[in-house]
Amino acid sequence: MTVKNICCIGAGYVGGPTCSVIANQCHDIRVTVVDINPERIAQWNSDLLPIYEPGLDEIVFSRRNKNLFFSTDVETAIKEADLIFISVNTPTKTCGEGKGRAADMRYVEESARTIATTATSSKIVVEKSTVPVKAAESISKVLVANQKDGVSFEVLSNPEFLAEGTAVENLVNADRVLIGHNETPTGRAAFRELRDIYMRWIPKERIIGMKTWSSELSKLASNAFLAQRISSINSLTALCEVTGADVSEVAYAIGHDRRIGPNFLEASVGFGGSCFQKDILNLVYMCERLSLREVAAYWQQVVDMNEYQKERFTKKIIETMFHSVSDKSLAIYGFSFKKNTGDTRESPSICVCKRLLDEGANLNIYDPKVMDKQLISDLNRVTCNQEKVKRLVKICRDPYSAAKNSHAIVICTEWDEFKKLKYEDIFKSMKKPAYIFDGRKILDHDYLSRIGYEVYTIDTIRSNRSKNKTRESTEVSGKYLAKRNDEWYPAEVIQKRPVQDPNTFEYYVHYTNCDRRLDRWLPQEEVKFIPSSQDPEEPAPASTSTISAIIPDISNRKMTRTQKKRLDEINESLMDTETEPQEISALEEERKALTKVKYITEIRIGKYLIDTWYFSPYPDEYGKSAKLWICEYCLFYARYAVSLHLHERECEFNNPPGTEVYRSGAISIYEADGRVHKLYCQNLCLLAKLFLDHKTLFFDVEAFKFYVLCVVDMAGAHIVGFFSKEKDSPDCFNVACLLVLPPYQKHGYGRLLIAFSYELSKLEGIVAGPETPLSDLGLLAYRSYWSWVLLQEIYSSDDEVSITDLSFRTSINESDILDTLNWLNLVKYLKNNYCICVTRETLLNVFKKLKPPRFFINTAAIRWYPYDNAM
Ligand SMILES: NC(=O)c1ccc[n+]([C@@H]2O[C@H](COP(=O)([O-])OP(=O)(O)OC[C@H]3O[C@@H](n4cnc5c(N)ncnc54)[C@H](O)[C@@H]3O)[C@@H](O)[C@H]2O)c1
Ligand SMILES: O=c1ccn([C@@H]2O[C@H](COP(=O)(O)OP(=O)(O)O[C@H]3O[C@H](CO)[C@@H](O)[C@H](O)[C@H]3O)[C@@H](O)[C@H]2O)c(=O)[nH]1
Repeated sequence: MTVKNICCIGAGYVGGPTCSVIANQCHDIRVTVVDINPERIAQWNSDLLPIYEPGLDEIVFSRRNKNLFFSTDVETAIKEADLIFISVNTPTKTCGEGKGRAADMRYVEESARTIATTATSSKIVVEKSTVPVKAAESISKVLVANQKDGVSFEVLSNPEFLAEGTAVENLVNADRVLIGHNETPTGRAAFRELRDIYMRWIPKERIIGMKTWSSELSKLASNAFLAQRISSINSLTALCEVTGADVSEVAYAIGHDRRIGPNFLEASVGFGGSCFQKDILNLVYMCERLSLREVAAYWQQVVDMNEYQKERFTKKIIETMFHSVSDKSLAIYGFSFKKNTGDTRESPSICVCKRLLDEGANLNIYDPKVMDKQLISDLNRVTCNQEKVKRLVKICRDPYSAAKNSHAIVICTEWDEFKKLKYEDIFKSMKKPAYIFDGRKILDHDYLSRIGYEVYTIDTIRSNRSKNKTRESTEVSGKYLAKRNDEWYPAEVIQKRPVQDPNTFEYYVHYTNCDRRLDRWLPQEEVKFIPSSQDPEEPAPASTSTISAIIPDISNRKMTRTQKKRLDEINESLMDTETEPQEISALEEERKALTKVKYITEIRIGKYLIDTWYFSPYPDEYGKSAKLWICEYCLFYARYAVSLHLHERECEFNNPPGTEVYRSGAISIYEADGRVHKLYCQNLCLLAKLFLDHKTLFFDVEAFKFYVLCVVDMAGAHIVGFFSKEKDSPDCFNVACLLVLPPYQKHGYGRLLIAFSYELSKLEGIVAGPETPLSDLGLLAYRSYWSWVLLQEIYSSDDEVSITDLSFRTSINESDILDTLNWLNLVKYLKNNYCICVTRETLLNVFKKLKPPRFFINTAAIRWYPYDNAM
């Protein structure tokens, strides 16, 4: 048989260009490209082709409707063909077995089925899609099982190696063409048929015949090797940044070793495209299925490094712009995954934009080839928030309008036109300081620095200030003013550290007389040294009032050290105070010195990115990390997103460990035992400390139980807050420490936890209360709970009710009851006795003023039994 008629199933980035080139090289062969997507076929038949590839338009326009056809009539094309390419998509599976890693073979299988049921004559079926090893065997099975009498099929593997943006050149001038075939006479004959087609323009020695499985694996391996080079060089950018080496010089040097070669060594924000990640994950999955764990882990690292690189770049943008891009405008240059294509699949730009949008940045995006519709749908998909995308994203028609009035330019794609822009003009139109983050290292950074830009590349930082200006000296001792909310406040500088280059520092400041939760790292320009002759209190009268609007001024209040220590153990409110106790012991001073600097400034837990309030003694390098990634279920912590992603794959929890002791609707409470679930409870204490100033329990958790409140959805039980409780409390304390995580504060969860603690006391048959003394705000939370419960009890009693009765019914201890009723002005001291003196009308009036709880404990849903100490 001589092939005269070719059908290609799939008119995508591979099917379209490949068949156009075949038609252009073989005018005597009729080539029909079919697709189930009529819109795509209509585009192939129009003046505006569905994909942009240099040189492709000319070929398509010259051969279309001569020997090149695009059609939706799949069945006719199959019937007429001698040889059929399967060029359909093989994306990563999104559900079921192998989800997130294995290739989804449903389109290939569907194509094979259609071929088998439609074909009325024998065909050569060529697997062009990238597939797992031994896919040809599965295709053969489907074909044989469904074939008609007298019809036979021979399956070949002919993977495609074109890269987008250079597809035509790669196809016309291919380095090699692989043809995998069966070692049978019919297999060899089919191989020769396909080879003869390629031989029309590819030299014979570049057409390589091999076993089918080798051909299939070679495709996956090629992509894995290419991606591995990029991840390898990208891994060095982080090292260059710290050491001052230049990654381009390193790449140049190693590329000159002929054994290594110069290609695919361009450091970048990360690789993208529809193939690399998908094919490596496919390889990893195959290895895992074959129990080759070490091999799987080796290749997985290539993908993980890529994730790390994208995250590192974005984080650097945020950190450099004073740790906040919220409400700032950033011009994003490039949205496609590489230059010369409009394809956005797995584009690193998508990740960068998503992360910046999460932080509330306004994005002005410009890409010369990406369609608006595509860009918006990509961002809608990753953010799952169309309203946010609509509000924060603007698509620009040129790079100049994108940069106008923006704070920064972020280069995500290496389009040549970005190298030729008038950066002096752009600089004038931007807000100052004007930043450029070059994620592709394509610009002249010295030139940009001379213009005045603050330039950050993937491996270095160049600050124009370090070159052009004399640095103001900022000493670590002495008096300072530090910025907050655009105003200057008296402050103490506690520590400084270099950022990006060894000459640029940021400063950890404590605002005088303010809560330490406000302590933070500031860039140099936001910290001013005050000569000793000048009183730092003087220039900031306005600022003091601003601060007191946020933090109540309680500087006159006196507290004992023990009071102070307990103060934050009950934490339900956003506010807290820092009043210096009269006498602070040496030990306390030492502890303070050790915990003065809050290194961890934010945590990512579940869907929340939370600013932390206080130092927490996370061990080793974790404690010094600016950000921690925390598993919301087991509270495992990591310094990098990739580490958490890896962990999440393995983590067996989707709720806290321990027993679910309460479940009502979406509210759930788990009991974790400090002895049995020691690591979890320790992690919980470390997490809590980030929001509590004086918490001291971290590691000796055995004597406590922890009640973790969660909100449950399809994904799992998400931690909201917790309280700890001594297993055996001689003082009848039913809460030792209570915390509601900041995103959930002010929603009534604190009161719910308090209510639950009393329900437990009722089951224990004791009257109890929280460890005392309480903080002002802890007291407020408790008072609001106590008032509500007590008034309800009094109001619903027909007869006289005594404080002892109330205590018995509510498990609230008598002194807390007395204190609350006193506070409500409902108690009188008559004849050596306290009496509740109130009419029903007064009671009703007081009741009306109280805020009702948002949640109630459904006692029928409690599954808890008192702890037996003997056990
Ligand atoms: N994009 C590249 O640069 C590239 C390079 C080499 C190899 N590959 C591999 O080639 C394959 C195709 O990739 P692509 O980028 O062209 O994908 P694509 O998504 O651009 O195109 C695939 C096309 O197949 C069509 N299709 C799916 N099922 C069909 C069916 N049953 N009948 C008819 N049409 C059907 C889809 O509608 C789509 O238009 C993948 O396996 C990919 O890994 C891609
Ligand atoms: O030194 C480099 C080279 C590439 N990239 C990035 O890597 C990604 C992939 O680039 P490239 O390989 O050029 O594009 P693809 O079109 O994805 O092509 C790859 O994937 C195809 C699909 O399997 C294969 O056919 C090709 O041979 C293989 O190069 C892009 O984001 C590039 O910007 C770098 O960051 N640094």
